[in-house]
Amino acid sequence: MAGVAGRLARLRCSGALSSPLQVTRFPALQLHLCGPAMRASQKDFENATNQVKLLKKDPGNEVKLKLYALYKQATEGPCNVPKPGVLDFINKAKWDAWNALGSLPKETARHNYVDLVASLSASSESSIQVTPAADRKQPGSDALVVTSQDGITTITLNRPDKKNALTTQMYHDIMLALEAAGKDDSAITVLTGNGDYYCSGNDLTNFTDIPPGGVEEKARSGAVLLRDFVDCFIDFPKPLVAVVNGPAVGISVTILGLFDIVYATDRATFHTPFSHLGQSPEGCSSYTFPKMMGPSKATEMLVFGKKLTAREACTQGLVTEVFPDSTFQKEVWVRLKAYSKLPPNAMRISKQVIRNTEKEKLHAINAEESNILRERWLSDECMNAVVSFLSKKAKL
Ligand SMILES: CCCCCCCCCCC/C=C/C(=O)SCCNC(=O)CCNC(=O)[C@H](O)C(C)(C)COP(=O)(O)OP(=O)(O)OC[C@H]1O[C@@H](n2cnc3c(N)ncnc32)[C@H](O)[C@@H]1OP(=O)(O)O
Repeated sequence: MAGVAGRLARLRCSGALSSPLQVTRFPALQLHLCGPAMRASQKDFENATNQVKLLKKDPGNEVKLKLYALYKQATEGPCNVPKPGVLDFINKAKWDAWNALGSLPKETARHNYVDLVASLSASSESSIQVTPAADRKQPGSDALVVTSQDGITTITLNRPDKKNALTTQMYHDIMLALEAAGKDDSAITVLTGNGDYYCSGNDLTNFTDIPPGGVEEKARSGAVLLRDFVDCFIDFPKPLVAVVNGPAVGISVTILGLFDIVYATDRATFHTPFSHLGQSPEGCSSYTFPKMMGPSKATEMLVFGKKLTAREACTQGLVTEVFPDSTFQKEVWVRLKAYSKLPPNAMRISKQVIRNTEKEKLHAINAEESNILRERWLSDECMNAVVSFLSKKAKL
């Protein structure tokens, strides 16, 4: 356990991975950046750390390292933490950048940080997304877009540059979006992805944001989040449709067993590499997959990580219908618009008649899978896989 905690601690590098180094988009924040000639106040500095999160364009690793070093110097002073090992590439690069600032005074570092952020903001001014609060469908981030039209509420995963990997915030936002969609006046609800991927599953950087309670606390809260997330799909009251616009990985595949319809482009693949990641099945797939495809086909996917083509997934019952990529969007939306005109109450009640008998069982399976995963996340097998991915040594 100490080894696992140590490796995670190194990954975090004193909170570095959850520090303003991560360039993610957030709803607009007020900014008061100081000009280059003025000294930066603490308030300017705080605003600048928020501004970094608003940059739409990734400023590149070199600038991110500079920002990191200045941030650490401004908040903690000169680098006096142990140098990470040579194989710990990411943290070593950060340590080097911080250490290179020597004894630069905190105030100067703060000032330089604010200046650097101001120059980055000026060069990407148009990239800041200002979303009026009243128009926001759910709080937290623009990594999820919710629209309602023609009787269809569509929840779109919108992190195409990260293959729509699910951050912790996105799990929460999807739950909120589903809760709202379950109550709105749309007839059906769709989950889809923006870009070339449907979703690459859990964002593996979720493992790096360790709370003061340590990795055990992280695993515990992760298991609660997972259980709550999957429960929302089990309980969703209306017809739920997945429009799988590209490859799907991990949890985005397993929860498909809880959807009512799954339409896929012929470019989509379905991959659940849990053993490779030292993990185990979730999303009720330990029950839904063997039920729909038989235990041995389910084992090939869930235990051996066999990646299915869209057509194979259709043969196995995971996908309802496959469409040529060139006509996918057009054909699917024409179909869904027609379905959305059917009487909504009849559709909702029919769905419930089909699904309700299994609900209690699914909740119990979800709770059990989440518990088992909590243990898995603390294993060396899982940690090694996550570290390998984050240090760019491994990909699926
Ligand atoms: C204790 C912690 C609990 C946390 C919260 C728990 C909540 C519930 C969790 C439920 C359990 C879920 C399990 C799963 O979903 S397992 C599946 C996890 N997914 C993966 O392992 C996929 C990893 N990604 C890849 O292997 C490749 O990126 C991929 C094959 C998907 C695409 O390869 P390609 O070469 O086409 O593209 P890139 O690799 O260059 O990707 C572009 C950028 O996107 C980043 N990326 C992609 N996927 C992920 C991901 N899943 N997590 C984090 N980042 C991801 C990739 O790093 C690239 O980023 P950069 O451009 O910055 O390099």
